[in-house]
Amino acid sequence: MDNGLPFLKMHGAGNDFVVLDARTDPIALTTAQSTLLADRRRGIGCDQIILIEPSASADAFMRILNADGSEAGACGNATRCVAALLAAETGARALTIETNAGHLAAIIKGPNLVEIDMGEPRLDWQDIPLLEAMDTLHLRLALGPVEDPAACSMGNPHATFFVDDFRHLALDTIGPRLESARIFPERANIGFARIEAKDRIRLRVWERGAGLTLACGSGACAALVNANRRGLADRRAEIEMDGGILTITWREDNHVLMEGPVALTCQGTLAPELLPA
Ligand SMILES: N[C@@H](CCC[C@H](N)C(=O)O)C(=O)O
Repeated sequence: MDNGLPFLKMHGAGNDFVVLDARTDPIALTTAQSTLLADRRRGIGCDQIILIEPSASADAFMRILNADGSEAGACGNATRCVAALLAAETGARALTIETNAGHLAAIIKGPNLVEIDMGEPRLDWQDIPLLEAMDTLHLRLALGPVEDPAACSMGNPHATFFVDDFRHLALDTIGPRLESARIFPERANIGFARIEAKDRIRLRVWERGAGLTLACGSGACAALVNANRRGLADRRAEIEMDGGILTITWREDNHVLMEGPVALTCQGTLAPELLPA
């Protein structure tokens, strides 16, 4: 087992990742390999698999694969984890991570505390994307007790429903149906947000390709942006999720900053059955 492929297990506020270093030797995972790695009984188990790849224009490129094997453009919690890893290698306090959604600046704010500039939210229906022209502040979408979400892209598609109460929400049932609603041609991450105060939002997220997670960094950014657009929140708020709290700031220059924790859980090598072919 000693010569197996090394992996790290990390999480950001409970959103957990298998992290593979593909900077020296490329790693190409099939959908079957990704889903096996992410399987919590037969594999290691995670919400996302993160491949750290070389970048010509940043400290590294980060590839994001959901537990179902689909590729995503953004993952806020994993970006903090990768920034912390890279910073630990060099001692840098500021670095840049390239993703499919662009270059993201990271600052190490303290032990296991990282801030990421998640870039500018995109608010046009084509950028989310939606199926057809629509006001992204009020989507024509309802299911059971939830209705009228707002949408934006944080490099990946998000819709946020504003709710009064979580107790009667069967997220396992409505989550997958909303994720794959016809209105979202590339599916979407679905947030359920309860406004506690102008600077505090309670959020649960059904993630595209991963299901209900303990936290979603890009979902927290989307919730703050959508809540502010609706006049429900200030431009800075604490977003409390099942696994922890992220502080989100939508700066006046339109950039969204996300600050939150990172943790290394364990490291090891993959058994041959889990190795890429
Ligand atoms: N957990 C992530 C988001 C991961 C990708 C998402 N499921 C998608 O498919 O867009 C986060 O912290 O942002």
